[in-house]
Amino acid sequence: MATDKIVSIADLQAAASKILPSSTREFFNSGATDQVTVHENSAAYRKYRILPRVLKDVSNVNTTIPLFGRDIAFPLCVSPAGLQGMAHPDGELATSRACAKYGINMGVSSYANHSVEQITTAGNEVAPIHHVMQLYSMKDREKEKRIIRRAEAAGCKAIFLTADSPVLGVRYNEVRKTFQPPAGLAYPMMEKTSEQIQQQSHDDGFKSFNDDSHSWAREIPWLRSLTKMEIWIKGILTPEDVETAIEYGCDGVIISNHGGRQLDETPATLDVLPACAKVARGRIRIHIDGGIRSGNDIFKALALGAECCWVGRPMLWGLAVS
Ligand SMILES: Cc1cc2nc3c(=O)[nH]c(=O)nc-3n(C[C@H](O)[C@H](O)[C@H](O)COP(=O)(O)O)c2cc1C
Ligand SMILES: CCCCC(=O)C(=O)O
Repeated sequence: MATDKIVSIADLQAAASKILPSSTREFFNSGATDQVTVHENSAAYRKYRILPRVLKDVSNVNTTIPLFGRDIAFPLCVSPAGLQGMAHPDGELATSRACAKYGINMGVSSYANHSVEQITTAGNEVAPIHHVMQLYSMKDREKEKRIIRRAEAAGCKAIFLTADSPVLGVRYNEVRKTFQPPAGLAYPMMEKTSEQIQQQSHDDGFKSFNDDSHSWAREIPWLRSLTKMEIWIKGILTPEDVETAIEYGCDGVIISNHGGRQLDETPATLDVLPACAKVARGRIRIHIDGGIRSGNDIFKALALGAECCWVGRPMLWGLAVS
């Protein structure tokens, strides 16, 4: 019997969910605690309807936008997500190639299973592509410096400092089954071999890396002193924090709640976007992620003030079925 074609992100999620082992599926798909935010991120898009004007010439539309000094094909990029080796052996290398093929940019997670050098090379072998390096504030500042230097040397255009993760979110599925990355996967940017990763729990590993005493005053001037890459803050949900990012001279913000994986019951990113965009307008770049699953969703985010959208899970589902 012929299988149906995958035509939507919902189809892709269903196809990936059939293939992936349950622990991987839950790690990818779940959010924190009661998963209120993970659901509301997508549901927020359903509250808006699109009112079209008709008899417009649409024979030649231009969806490009400038980002990091070059046009991307359309206003969508791929969010940094760790452990892509769980979806496909090529992991982040395949993601980089796909982004390059379609003319969009990619975030590289600190918890990538391939190095930033390998990831940037893989994409650029297909077509010119820009990457950004996602960073957490780390206890080991020397290691953090090495990640920054390697990312800059590999051609990354920006640091995305993830600000919503001083500790790992409480994900019941990960706690219930004591989630552990599968053997054989390393974190080359964190300088951890597969064997070292297996020696502690996922949660303990995160605790041992991430600095929960992080602060604006400590991180931003320090990063500025180390790199010429742009500095963006990922994980902002309030106009007040957009204002603070502007005060600290950051280049951009990603309105994000980490796909509902960190603090549950934070609002859907689309719901806080208009107030954040009002503060940002013209003073700092403003992008969004969380629950974006269609061209209509991208249109709505742009209409409500975002310059560009990013997606996490759809890329993981795509990797799983490829
Ligand atoms: C499996 C998984 C791993 C992730 N790892 C990271 C990470 O290492 N660093 C980070 O800043 N965000 C990480 N994220 C969050 C994404 O960057 C992004 O904010 C989120 O996935 C967007 O929501 P969406 O999945 O609904 O598109 C991860 C998300 C998923 C699903
Ligand atoms: C592999 C660690 C990724 C951590 C993270 O940011 C997440 O799971 O959302």
